[in-house]
Amino acid sequence: MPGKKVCIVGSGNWGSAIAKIIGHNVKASNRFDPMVNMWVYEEMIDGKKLTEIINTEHENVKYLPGHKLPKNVVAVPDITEAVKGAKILVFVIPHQFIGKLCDQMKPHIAEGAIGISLIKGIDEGPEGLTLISDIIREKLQIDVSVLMGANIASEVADEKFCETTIGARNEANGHIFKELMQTPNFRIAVVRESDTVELCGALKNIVAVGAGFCDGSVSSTTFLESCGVADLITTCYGGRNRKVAEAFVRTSKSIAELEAEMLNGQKLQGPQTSAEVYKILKKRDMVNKFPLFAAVYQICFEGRQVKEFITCLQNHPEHL
Ligand SMILES: NC(=O)c1ccc[n+]([C@@H]2O[C@H](COP(=O)([O-])OP(=O)(O)OC[C@H]3O[C@@H](n4cnc5c(N)ncnc54)[C@H](O)[C@@H]3O)[C@@H](O)[C@H]2O)c1
Ligand SMILES: O=P(O)(O)OC[C@H](O)CO
Repeated sequence: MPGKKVCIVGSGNWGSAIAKIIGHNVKASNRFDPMVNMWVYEEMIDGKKLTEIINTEHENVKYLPGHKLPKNVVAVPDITEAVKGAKILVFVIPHQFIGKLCDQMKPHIAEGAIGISLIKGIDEGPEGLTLISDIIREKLQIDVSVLMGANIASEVADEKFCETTIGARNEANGHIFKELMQTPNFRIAVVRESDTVELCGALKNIVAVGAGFCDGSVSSTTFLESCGVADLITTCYGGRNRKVAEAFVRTSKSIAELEAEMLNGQKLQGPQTSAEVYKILKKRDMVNKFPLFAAVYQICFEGRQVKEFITCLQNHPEHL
């Protein structure tokens, strides 16, 4: 039986780091087709198409400079072309672009395809919060797992040791993704609580913004996986969300200006996730119960002073 074709949907900082791993791993297993498609949002770099640069120099010079990608990773600018025949879809784009992209992919999804989302973010749905994996499930009608962890793309590309968590409703699929992405220095645990894993990945981005400025039916053990507390600490010390938030305090520039200036096209997920969560909290009259999330949003978008940040903790409902 031929191996399953893999398509990586996205090619930013994390997308390129994971492409480096996937490109190597598919060659070592007959479960997968040895050629991998990587969908690239096309852009011009010094008069040359980014896809052409990747396919000739085997390096994503804009989003992961200094790292060679395996030659079997082929950059494809057309999403319909990229997903053709792919049985394994790895979603790794900033969350704000997922809906539109799924709509473009929908008519071209191979029968029996499965997906995994590496995207940290949430969306606002008619009934409150919508997970990014739910958007993919609903639009494409495929099984979707998630992968979230304490993983800074450049460190993973440098082959520094770190762990990560796959949340898979279908455990067998979770193990296929583990085979696709695990390496000696990128260790993967598979758990069933996919939604908890994904929420950890999304909400830590808001806390990371806060760090720059200065419950229920789920099993709490999931928070002890890489996607939980470990990712929170990692992102608060070393991530882009905290770096930009720190610069926000030191300059009088807006988050949008700083993102454009400091990240060379990379996208922050924390401020936007704080706005999405704030809208949901407001609709449900729950803003007071989440003072940290609310304060991050208000500082990012409503002109609230950073020096008032600590007030949000002083006024935490548990202390009143
Ligand atoms: N970078 C990390 O260290 C890291 C680690 C773990 C998880 N993540 C998560 O991975 C996801 C993707 O992040 P990333 O770091 O790979 O991306 P990135 O922020 O480095 O890059 C932005 C990407 O978005 C693309 N893009 C720009 N405009 C677009 C459009 N209109 N439509 C579609 N794509 C467009 C760009 O071409 C680029 O590939 C995010 O949810 C992020 O939170 C990132
Ligand atoms: O650089 P950040 O803040 O987007 O965080 C990157 C990763 O999510 C950390 O695990």
